[in-house]
Amino acid sequence: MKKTIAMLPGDGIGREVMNGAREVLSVIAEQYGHEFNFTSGLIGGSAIDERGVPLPDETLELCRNADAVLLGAVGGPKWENQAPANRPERGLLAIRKELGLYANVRPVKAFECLEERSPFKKSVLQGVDFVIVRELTGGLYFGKPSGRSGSGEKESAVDTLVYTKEEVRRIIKAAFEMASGRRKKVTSVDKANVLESSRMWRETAEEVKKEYPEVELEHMLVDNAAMQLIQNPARFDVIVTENLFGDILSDEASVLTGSLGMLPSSSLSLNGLHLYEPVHGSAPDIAGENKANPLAMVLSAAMMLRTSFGLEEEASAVESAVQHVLNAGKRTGDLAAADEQVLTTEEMIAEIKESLEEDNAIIHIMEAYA
Ligand SMILES: NC(=O)C1=CN([C@@H]2O[C@H](COP(=O)(O)OP(=O)(O)OC[C@H]3O[C@@H](n4cnc5c(N)ncnc54)[C@H](O)[C@@H]3O)[C@@H](O)[C@H]2O)C=CC1
Ligand SMILES: CC(C)CC(=O)C(=O)O
Ligand SMILES: [Mg+2]
Repeated sequence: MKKTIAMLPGDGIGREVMNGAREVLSVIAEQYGHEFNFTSGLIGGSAIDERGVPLPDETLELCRNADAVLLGAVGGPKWENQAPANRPERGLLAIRKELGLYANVRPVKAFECLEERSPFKKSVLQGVDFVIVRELTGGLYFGKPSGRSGSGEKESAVDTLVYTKEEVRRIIKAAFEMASGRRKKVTSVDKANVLESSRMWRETAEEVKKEYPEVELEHMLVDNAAMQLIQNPARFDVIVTENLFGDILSDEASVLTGSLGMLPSSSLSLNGLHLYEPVHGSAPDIAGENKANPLAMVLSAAMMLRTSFGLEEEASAVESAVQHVLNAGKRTGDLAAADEQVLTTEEMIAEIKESLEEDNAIIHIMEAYA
């Protein structure tokens, strides 16, 4: 299979973990006889430095000419004082909007071998396997008006949470579709006791539910959801929610897996061009130190292989390699216990590649004797 993959490393650890994903994908291409053409574009702070804007037109063009997009992370203290319209994060919001990436799918699965690394009891982590479907191109991150006016104590600032019914319906439909292929339960998270937009969200969820009689729908207020996520996380199957709520709840949920460095995601459009990105940010506190956990990025690349290219076997091979390496006790600093050896980002990637190569050798031996 011949595919073009646009890589947007971004800033901070985004660059380090992207290098790792590229190496892993190169091994997959070689083993399975695919041709992956990697193109590279600027986004975020590095784009501001080189082109003066967080999302240059040429980056968008590069993405539109690709079969899928991989993104690292954007942002960092260097660009904290940029004008709001020219912050690195604006580049990320803009690419989501421009490519129509309305559904951000964030799977949360607790690896048994990492249970010790989570602050939760084993009993709480048992059976944790849910997906957060976060609306990604509307809500509080995009509503207008947004800005500041006035001065002194009279200065005011405004952000707007606005949705059209159409935007709400398509994300809720995406959640029901996902739940249909899973445990058939959607938890729609809102703040309908206070927000008008949430009341419309809730009504729309009820309307969509009628098309999916086999799927259970429950509504949960976001403050309760934040609590239930850590009290009884195994109760969830598919959570669907507004942009900001989903952003916050998914970082919270990452703690169940042991580290924010473990959570991958796919950002899906309706036109078939999807983007894959780890849930974490650019982690300025460890950037440039070869310390970042690259697994969220590697698992995002696996999601790309499955969702964009239909390469189930290849995606599973990457996921099995991650599982194998973790089972063997290999850990970057975010996952290692005090007495465990700490691997660098590059060493972790080398372990994943080695595991893929070993697996491949075993498959060849089995084929030879079949
Ligand atoms: N998708 C994106 O590009 C995102 C960008 N950001 C940006 O990133 C910058 C830093 O934001 P923070 O609030 O610090 O969030 P962050 O997600 O970058 O880091 C939070 C904490 O988790 C740790 N961490 C994150 N990913 C890790 C990994 N792969 N391996 C090991 N440890 C990891 C960091 O070291 C830090 O202690 C900000 O400029 C923010 O706007 C934040 C979230 C998402
Ligand atoms: C950096 C923000 C724009 C978004 C964020 O935190 C995220 O998408 O997880
Ligand atoms: Mg976030």
